[in-house]
Amino acid sequence: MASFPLMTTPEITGIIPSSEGATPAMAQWFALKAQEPDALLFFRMGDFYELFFADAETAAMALDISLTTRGKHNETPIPMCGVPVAAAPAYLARLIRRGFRVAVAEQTEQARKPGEPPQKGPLARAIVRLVTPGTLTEEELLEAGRQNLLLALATPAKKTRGSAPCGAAWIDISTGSFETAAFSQNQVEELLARLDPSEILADPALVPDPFSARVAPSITLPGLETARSRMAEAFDVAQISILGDFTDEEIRAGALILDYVRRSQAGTMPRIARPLRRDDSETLGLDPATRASLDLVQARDGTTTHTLLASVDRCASAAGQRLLAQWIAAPSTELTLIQGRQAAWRWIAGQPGLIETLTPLLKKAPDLARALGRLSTGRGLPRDLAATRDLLQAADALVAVLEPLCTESTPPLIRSLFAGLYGRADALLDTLEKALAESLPARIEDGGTIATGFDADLDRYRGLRDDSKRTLAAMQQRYAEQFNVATLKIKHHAQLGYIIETSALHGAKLRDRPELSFRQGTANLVRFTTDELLELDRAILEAADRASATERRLFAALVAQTVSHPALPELAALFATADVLTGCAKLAQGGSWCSPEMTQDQEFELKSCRHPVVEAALGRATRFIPNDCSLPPSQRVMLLTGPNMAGKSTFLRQTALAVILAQAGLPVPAEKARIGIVDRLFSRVGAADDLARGRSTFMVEMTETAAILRQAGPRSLVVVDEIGRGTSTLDGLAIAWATLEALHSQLGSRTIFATHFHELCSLSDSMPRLTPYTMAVREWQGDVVFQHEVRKGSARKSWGVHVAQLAGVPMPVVQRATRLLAALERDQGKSVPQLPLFETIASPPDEPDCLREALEALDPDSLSPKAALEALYALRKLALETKNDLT
Ligand SMILES: Nc1ncnc2c1ncn2[C@@H]1O[C@H](COP(=O)(O)OP(=O)(O)OP(=O)(O)O)[C@@H](O)[C@H]1O
Repeated sequence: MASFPLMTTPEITGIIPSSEGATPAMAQWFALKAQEPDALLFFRMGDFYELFFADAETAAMALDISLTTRGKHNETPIPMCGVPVAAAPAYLARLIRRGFRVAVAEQTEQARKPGEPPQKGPLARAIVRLVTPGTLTEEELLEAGRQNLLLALATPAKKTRGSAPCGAAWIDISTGSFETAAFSQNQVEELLARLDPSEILADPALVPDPFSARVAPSITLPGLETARSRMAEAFDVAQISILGDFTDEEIRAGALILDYVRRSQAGTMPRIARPLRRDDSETLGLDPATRASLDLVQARDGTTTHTLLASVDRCASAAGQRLLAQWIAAPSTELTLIQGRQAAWRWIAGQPGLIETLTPLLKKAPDLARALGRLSTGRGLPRDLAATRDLLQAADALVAVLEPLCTESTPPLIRSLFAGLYGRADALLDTLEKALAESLPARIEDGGTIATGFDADLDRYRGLRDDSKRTLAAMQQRYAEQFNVATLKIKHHAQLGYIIETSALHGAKLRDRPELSFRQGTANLVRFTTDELLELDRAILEAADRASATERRLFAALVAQTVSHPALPELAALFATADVLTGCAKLAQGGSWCSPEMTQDQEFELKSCRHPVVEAALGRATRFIPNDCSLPPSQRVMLLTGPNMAGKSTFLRQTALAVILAQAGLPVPAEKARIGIVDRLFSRVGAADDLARGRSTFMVEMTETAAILRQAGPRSLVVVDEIGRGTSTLDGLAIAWATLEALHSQLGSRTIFATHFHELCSLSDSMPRLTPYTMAVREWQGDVVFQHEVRKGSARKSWGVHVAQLAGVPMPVVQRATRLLAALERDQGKSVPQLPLFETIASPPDEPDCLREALEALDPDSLSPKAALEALYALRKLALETKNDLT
């Protein structure tokens, strides 16, 4: 599911009156609504889900459908709206995306058949499902390439001093993965930013602002003892400690998730993998501000096109994309894990023709994890069993490709892929191949899922049913001849079953025939039956009923066999891994992406590194200029100056992105790289305010600077842009200076510090590990050409006025600023320059006219060489801007 817009949790607005005086049908509605008061109740009525009272008013508004009334409650019309059952998934998706929860109430009792005693009161209904953002399994409601997490947070029952220990548990119910972590309360935002859950079960006071709209209402954390027994019971172990060393808070958060999932699936517990404990010390630390500044899997505006993920994604399947997103969101600090991934994709890239063989195979492989998710929640379709069969066949094909290539020297990850895929579910594959028909219906109710020859009983009932149909056709022909009515037909009628139908004209002639019993007549038609037809009708119905019941029974058995097969979740995961690794090999194939050398020391060397997202955005027309970045322990602080627009932010970000890619085990867009593992990465690039939390741009900047200074260490990488920009020049310079000193002399982090305070460059005399760098520019006739190249040295000026001109600031203001700047520089900012005021700001003259006048005023005979050049330059500019050929 796409991330939800940041808004307050939507409320069901309107009035729900007391249930007193309700009709029996409405009393049923009130009873069900009381079970899930925070959800919109989809109340099944025939082919529609209907909503009443406040639910109807809220849903009609949210879905933009018409609001009407149905019946009265205590003399007042009942507001009502409805959606057709067939179109419900689309409406559900819209409501869920807007943050609503929906309780679906179905009829749990069959309507009486004709001839049966009449129904007493309304048909029984029950809530069969609570649809919430974090508990989706339906294909239509999920985004194929993105995980959909439900996350629970727990803190100790008793208040503790300082930052409380927290436990988190999260689950992707669509694939059954279940993980937990222990951390301290002040890391909640970091964890939420990393996992980006669709729904959160927690005390709202624990959840910081950007995520508060995702908190589910009315949540109660279970007590520790209850939580322990629920977890143990769910995973079928005597004690939960058998599965891992979980903290009390992790256990309570885990049990809360299980309770909520059970509630949302109306008591049926889907297949959930055993909980896996995540140790945060094995993950590269990325705080929320760093993630926000780097557009890793989602850009700041919520889109996904210009992100790191999109720029490196060469996956062939949605399952691969989900795994790649997880690798990027949580890069590792474990050298062996990183090197294991690198070795695996390098091996694939090095086998001639392997990428080309694997890609179509991976592309065709179905999304088994999601199919299993649906099957285990009872929403499986025939095609989900087919997906299982197809993936098992694809696993055999993958094994056949890898087998001849795997040797002792093959990287362990590839060998574990091979071993994990080899013959793991042969018996199930055999069963599914025999059981499933060649062409499958959309739903099991439609019949035809099970192949002929799989089950003798099913074949017999189908034979009876189909034979009877042939018998019917022969009977129709015989009756047409016997009664001498060529147009006589035997048809199926919803209430009457099989009947003989003739026109009213012929019917009148047949009325007295003793073999025929009259059933129904209209102005145009007459319907009869015979004893023989009644008998056949019963036999057909019975055979069809039996065939359908047998098929459902067989389907359920196949589903149970599939869901309980222990190897399938792992097979799904291995396919996703194979896909990501093959994608990496593809990326590295062209030679412009490298496999970085990873070390345990504090080296840092990038050769000809690029920003993958900016490079992709520039397209083929403009070449991206690669840059080196060297931060060895002896020179680990880079002080970067240079004009605006010269490429400083791009350079800072590309360095941070290279670390993320490298530690995710992925290729890096550089010629060569050597990176000593980074434990925490801090990136502060691009101004941001946080008006929602009442913090100004400067306040945000200082809070983030404080976070860096408190958390960064010698193994961290810090890339910061323009610290101290949002206050007075002298305050800003002082803050930047002190921060730089702390990073250089106390914390010892590898640092790139970009600034417009050129004064800081002189600090290289007193800070031995600091080297000034600058963005190269070429000056020509007072103009500047950005070369996007990082060089040793320091900038002389910032060219801010020039960039203002490029941005379209009116010419008189630019000219005025140029003169003020010159005066300020002369005076070193000691006093306000006394220049005559420029009066034409209100109606700035058209620039080409300005230039033209200036040119006309020139006397060509008395031009000095410099003035002649200036005139030429002005001419060129004029020609460009008026698109005239003035030569
Ligand atoms: N290495 C590069 N090669 C080619 N184009 C680049 C490169 N770096 C940056 N650019 C181009 O220059 C534009 C400006 O870059 P960037 O935002 O990094 O500049 P900046 O120096 O940080 O500017 P400011 O100080 O105003 O924020 C980018 O959007 C991109 O189009």
